[in-house]
Amino acid sequence: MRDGMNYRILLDSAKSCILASSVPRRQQFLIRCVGGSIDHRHRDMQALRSLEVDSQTVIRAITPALDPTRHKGQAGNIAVIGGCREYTGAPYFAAISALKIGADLSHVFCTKDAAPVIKSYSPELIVHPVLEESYNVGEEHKSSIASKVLAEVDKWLERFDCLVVGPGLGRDPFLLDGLFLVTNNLELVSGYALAVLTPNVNEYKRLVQKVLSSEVNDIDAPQQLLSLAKQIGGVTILSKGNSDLISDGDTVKSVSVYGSPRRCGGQGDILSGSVAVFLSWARQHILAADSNSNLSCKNPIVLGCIAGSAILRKAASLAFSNKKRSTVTGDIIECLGRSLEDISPAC
Ligand SMILES: NC(=O)C1=CN([C@@H]2O[C@H](COP(=O)(O)OP(=O)(O)OC[C@H]3O[C@@H](n4cnc5c(N)ncnc54)[C@H](OP(=O)(O)O)[C@@H]3O)[C@@H](O)[C@H]2O)[C@@H](O)CC1
Ligand SMILES: Nc1ncnc2c1ncn2[C@@H]1O[C@H](COP(=O)(O)OP(=O)(O)OP(=O)(O)O)[C@@H](O)[C@H]1O
Ligand SMILES: [Mg+2]
Repeated sequence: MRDGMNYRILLDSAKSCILASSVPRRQQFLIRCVGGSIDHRHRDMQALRSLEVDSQTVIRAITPALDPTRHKGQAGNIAVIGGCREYTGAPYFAAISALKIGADLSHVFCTKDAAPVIKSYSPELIVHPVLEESYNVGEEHKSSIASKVLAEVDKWLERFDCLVVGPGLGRDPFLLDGLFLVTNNLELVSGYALAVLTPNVNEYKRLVQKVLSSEVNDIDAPQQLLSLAKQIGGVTILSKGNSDLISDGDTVKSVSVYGSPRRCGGQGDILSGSVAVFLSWARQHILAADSNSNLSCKNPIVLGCIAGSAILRKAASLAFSNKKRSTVTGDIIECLGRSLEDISPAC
């Protein structure tokens, strides 16, 4: 809330500053012609700058050293639940990104039809063909199959540091996309402080309409995000866009590290896999530092979101500088290693 208040004050001061300064008459005329939208955009950028976080410091603090005494699994065991007949790329992007950032093991729980495809993309991933789609299941078998699937996933759950639910689940009512499901059943995450929602612009709009019964407010975006996170009950929300905005209901942070102008599908999936790893690392860092961490933010969930967002954006920028218009998601994944190495060298 405090950050939100600061934001408002800055916003108001920025506005009066512009209006009081000696802007040439022609410029003032143009600003009036576009209904003040230039003014609003400026205010928005001013506000975001004040919330911008030093993501490099966060990444350096939470990335663990490559210590020869550690064993497999200690740098992260991540699972992605996603992937159906239509979407096999999304879970692959999320799971492989987790490995490329530095996790030791990365699992995918997907439908039986998607599994051979995902396995064929990479032998690095551990793929479990356990989910079922409606077209494969008769109405009378749905409940017994649902219990079987849940038991199958459940026996693995305690081994994982972080679960990524949703990439490529689609909208089959028997499977249901993570965010689509959560938006319509908020009690699933309400009050669960370890949950992170990573909505894109469409998914965010649906969440705002459902939870706040209003439209997305671009002018007061940080304040609205803060209210949304608070209202859902302390989950962290990473709202993706030109700047990524992160709130746990107490504070709002912005990551605007330069990314890429290419909007190829799959970048949100890279983000989710990356955030999963950094969350696990941030939790280890905060536990080990025992409140002696020199980071001003002590919420590992928020720290993980900051790091994941910044690394993805930097990788996207590196890939774009090389491939320009032909940049695709695989190119960005190939740059994840260098993106992290430039900030926190392995040795
Ligand atoms: N290579 C891959 O495998 C990738 C797979 N991906 C996977 O794709 C899924 C959708 O993700 P996305 O990001 O396209 O969804 P989003 O921006 O909300 O909607 C955009 C527009 O599409 C429409 N729409 C969406 N789903 C629909 C459906 N099942 N059936 C019909 N309409 C649907 C939607 O319509 P509306 O919301 O208005 O109903 C809007 O107009 C998700 O599971 C993601 O993980 C991506 O991660 C990219 C890489
Ligand atoms: N307008 C933008 N300018 C710069 N970067 C952006 C912009 N929009 C999104 N991004 C970056 O791309 C990342 C993914 O956001 P995007 O909105 O593409 O997610 P998504 O639709 O869920 O992706 P996916 O196709 O994987 O489902 C964000 O974290 C952000 O860093
Ligand atoms: Mg997405």
